[in-house]
Amino acid sequence: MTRPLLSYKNVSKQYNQRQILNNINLNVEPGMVIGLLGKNGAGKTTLLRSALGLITPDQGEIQVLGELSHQLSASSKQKIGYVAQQTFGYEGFKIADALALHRSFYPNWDMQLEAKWLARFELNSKDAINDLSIGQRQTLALIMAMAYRPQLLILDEPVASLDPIARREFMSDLFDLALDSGSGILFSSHITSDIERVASHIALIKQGELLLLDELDVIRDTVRKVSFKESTIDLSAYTILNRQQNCAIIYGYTGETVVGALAINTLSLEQLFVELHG
Ligand SMILES: Nc1ncnc2c1ncn2[C@@H]1O[C@H](COP(=O)(O)OP(=O)(O)OP(=O)(O)O)[C@@H](O)[C@H]1O
Repeated sequence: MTRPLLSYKNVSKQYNQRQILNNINLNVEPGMVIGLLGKNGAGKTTLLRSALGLITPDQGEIQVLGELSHQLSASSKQKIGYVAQQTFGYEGFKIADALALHRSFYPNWDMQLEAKWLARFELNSKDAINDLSIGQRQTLALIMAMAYRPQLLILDEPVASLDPIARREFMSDLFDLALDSGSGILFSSHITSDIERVASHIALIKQGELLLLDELDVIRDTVRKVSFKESTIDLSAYTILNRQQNCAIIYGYTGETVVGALAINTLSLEQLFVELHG
């Protein structure tokens, strides 16, 4: 078995006696693209930042490339790419100077990839960072995180400010990167169509708990909304993700008849998200 690139084991975190992460177990293996989905305040950023050692969990352990997340060596840091939710620094720099400085930290920097992406996203290296739009800054942050082909890429809502074409292109690059170089990617996004397009796996987080973690195809195939009249319906064969008076969201359905069900419906990722927060 390959060693996970990132591994959360029983990770919990509280802020002001409030549980923000609750016993999270999650592995990112080479080739995985995990889309992290959750409402505002669900704990996504806390989860992602703790992988980089920027937040220390109260309980549990996080291993990154075989090291503890709060004791990462310089060589491991060079193999991790991270794009934060907030815009990055380099104010007062021109794009070319910012890239030159950034590049100096990464011996594996791929100049051709940098040039290709600058051209594709129409960024002029002579332009000042201060004059860039939010989307252009985000594009540059993604180039800075991806041009050294990191083994592990952690992205916190990386494409929220990009236009649909740039989003699509970056998302497909993400996928290619993971497949070509055996990297693993953990990214949060509120854009379910993007997640559906590129993720191999979905991690759904609700109030700090990992409600669902599986391959996207398995989720598509086995998660269903079951409508019923009698609340005595037997759904014990399934994991119940949410249950209300006349319906339930079940996980583990394999096409059989469910006695007492009025309807058994498939759900898009967006519908599932809405149902789980209903
Ligand atoms: N340093 C902190 N001190 C106190 N509370 C915090 C701190 N950081 C985060 N929180 C709280 O933890 C919860 C989770 O925050 P987090 O940023 O992880 O959510 P998120 O899922 O990334 O949300 P969003 O989608 O809005 O970015 C929020 O209620 C937030 O207020």
